[in-house]
Amino acid sequence: MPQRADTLIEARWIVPMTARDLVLEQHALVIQGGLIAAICPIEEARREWDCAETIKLPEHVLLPGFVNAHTHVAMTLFRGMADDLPLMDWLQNHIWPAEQRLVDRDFVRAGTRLACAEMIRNGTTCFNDMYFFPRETAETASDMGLRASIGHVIIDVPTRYAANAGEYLAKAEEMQATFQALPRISSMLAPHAPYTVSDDTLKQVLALAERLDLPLHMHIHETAAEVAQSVEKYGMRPLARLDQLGILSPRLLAIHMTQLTDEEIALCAARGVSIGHCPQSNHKLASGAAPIAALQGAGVGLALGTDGAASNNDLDMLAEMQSAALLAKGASADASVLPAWDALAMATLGGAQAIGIGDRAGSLAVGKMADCIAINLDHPATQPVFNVVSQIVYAAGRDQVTDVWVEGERLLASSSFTRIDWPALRQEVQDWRDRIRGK
Ligand SMILES: CSC[C@H]1O[C@@H](n2cnc3c(O)ncnc32)[C@H](O)[C@@H]1O
Ligand SMILES: [Zn+2]
Repeated sequence: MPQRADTLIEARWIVPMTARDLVLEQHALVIQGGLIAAICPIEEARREWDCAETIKLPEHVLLPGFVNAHTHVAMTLFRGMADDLPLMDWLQNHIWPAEQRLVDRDFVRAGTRLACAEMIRNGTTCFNDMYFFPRETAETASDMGLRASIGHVIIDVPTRYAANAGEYLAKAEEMQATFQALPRISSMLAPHAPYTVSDDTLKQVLALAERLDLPLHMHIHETAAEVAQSVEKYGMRPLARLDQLGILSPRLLAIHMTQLTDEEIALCAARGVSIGHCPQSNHKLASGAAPIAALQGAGVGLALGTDGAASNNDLDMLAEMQSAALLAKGASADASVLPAWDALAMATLGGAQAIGIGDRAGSLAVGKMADCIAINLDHPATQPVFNVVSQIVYAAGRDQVTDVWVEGERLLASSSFTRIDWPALRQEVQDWRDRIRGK
């Protein structure tokens, strides 16, 4: 007797990311109650499973959804507002003044809706965010059906969100119950950066993270100027200071890390720190390049992120993988560095592990959540197919993503949104553009 299930997806290829270089041909994935119930040859699945719906993907590859390990999703509303500037000029003279004028609950809801639409369209099923008004980000992401890890921002700068460190921390603690009740949402504490958070505040952040058992998400060693300023102010580099404070641990996802000595790479490995690599943002802001080959060699856990759409300028993980692979090869003058498989691992399982959900997401395995995407390789850009993973990383474009499931729910079906009214959302975003211009 066949077993009953919700959905049968029959695919030309499945790349489950459960074993290196494993590509299954003519296999099916069975979904029951949002979880993966089976992955087996198509004929066997048809015999053994009685599913309410069957989806055929004859020229597609099915793989885990992308996990974007570093975003500021609401900043989609600032996309293209300040380009071609170095980090500190961009932040201090453009982004922070605009945030002080404009960022409120409504801004964050609208920007998050736009980001979720962009991410669903490009195959991202989960993102790890850091921004003001995290409750609004969390509620909106949950409404749109995406999985998200939402950072409670902490910064020693008064903003429209909170007046001081005490208030940022109190809000983080208050919101725990709300976040736990939201489907598909988990949370982190997100101290902004070593140059905006004092020692005293960092001690309180760590104490709260330990008490609530939350991971940490922080921009670290983004530019040479950040490191030089720390040496001048504290007599040590940011990583040494964070280590003295006890911040370096498996709890920490450190974003950027473009400035690292060999000793610091060994320290990250020894402390179990994960790194969120954002190659496009780092290059657009001319911040530097994270030493990916050396970090991989040292066994540091690596994830991939886009950063915000004001410094990237998109949330496209396919493009980010390609950039990561090409830039790592260029930086090390070694074409074997960061092969396609490793770039894809950073964009899927690596990201899920770095945000603490690797046991439930990031790869396609029985019992894990059915967070998966289909990419149609029947396209002039991705033919002929000798190597599926090569096509995904080096050749496919985001418009080739046709289907997206999060916990078994189909959010993109044959390239159309199932939950999003795009004309209405586009109008909302254009109204925001007019308001931003007016101010
Ligand atoms: C306090 S919420 C997050 C804060 O970070 C700013 N931001 C965006 N991108 C970067 C980056 O690459 N480095 C440092 N800070 C960044 C964002 O505008 C918010 O103010
Ligand atoms: Zn960032």
